[in-house]
Amino acid sequence: MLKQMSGKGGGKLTSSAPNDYKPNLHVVKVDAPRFFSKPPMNDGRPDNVSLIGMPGSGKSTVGRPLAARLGYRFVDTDEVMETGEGMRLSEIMAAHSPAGFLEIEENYLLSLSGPHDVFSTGGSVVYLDRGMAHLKSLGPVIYLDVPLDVLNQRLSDLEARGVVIAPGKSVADLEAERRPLYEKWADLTIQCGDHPPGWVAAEIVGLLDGRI
Ligand SMILES: Nc1ncnc2c1ncn2[C@@H]1O[C@H](COP(=O)(O)OP(=O)(O)OP(=O)(O)O)[C@@H](O)[C@H]1O
Ligand SMILES: O=C(O)C1=C[C@@H](O)[C@@H](O)[C@H](O)C1
Ligand SMILES: [Mg+2]
Repeated sequence: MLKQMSGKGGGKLTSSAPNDYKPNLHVVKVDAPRFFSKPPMNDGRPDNVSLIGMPGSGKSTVGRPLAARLGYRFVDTDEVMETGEGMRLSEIMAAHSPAGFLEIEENYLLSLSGPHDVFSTGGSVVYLDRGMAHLKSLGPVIYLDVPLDVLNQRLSDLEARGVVIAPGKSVADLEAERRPLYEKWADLTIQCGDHPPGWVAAEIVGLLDGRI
């Protein structure tokens, strides 16, 4: 963890080491973005953050600015699955039953480890008990709670998007079915309203700071 150093001395670095001082050099591998890392959250879990919520709630969109603000790596679990399977999500869904898709999704969730990652998950992860228990063991799970009318504006074509939903069901049906699951797994909930992604990211950073 880095602390902002301040003090007298005009910003100059001074050393009391003698001229023949030979520092004991060793290689320290540091990921560049971690220079801006927040301190650990001190609840015993590793430093990762997972975003859960309805499709269209902004997990992928908010995950990027959130990762940038925390100095963490951005990991979209849908992309992890697409890369691993060598197929687009829609192709994976077309090739498997919903249960088969969820089994694949769970295996990818279980492969995540961090540390210092923001995981933007798929909307369907809350059906996966083992996968969710694993995510929770990796750090706080944050539910992006977005009102139904906003979701409806963002989700014009559920089929094209690829969503695990029974035939004939609406976004409202899906939201009613999943809300208790998102609430069950969440450590923190953000009431996103229709706020822009940067606002949501800032809100999350603020709430995480409060847990230190
Ligand atoms: N806070 C926001 N303000 C305005 N538009 C947003 C916001 N968050 C997301 N959007 C828009 O809504 C759409 C869906 O967002 P996004 O893909 O991030 O959702 P998601 O939660 O990752 O969905 P999925 O579960 O399908 O992966 C995108 O077009 C995105 O630009
Ligand atoms: O909410 C859902 O059912 C899904 C959302 C996407 O992120 C993908 O994970 C997948 O297409 C399923
Ligand atoms: Mg997404």
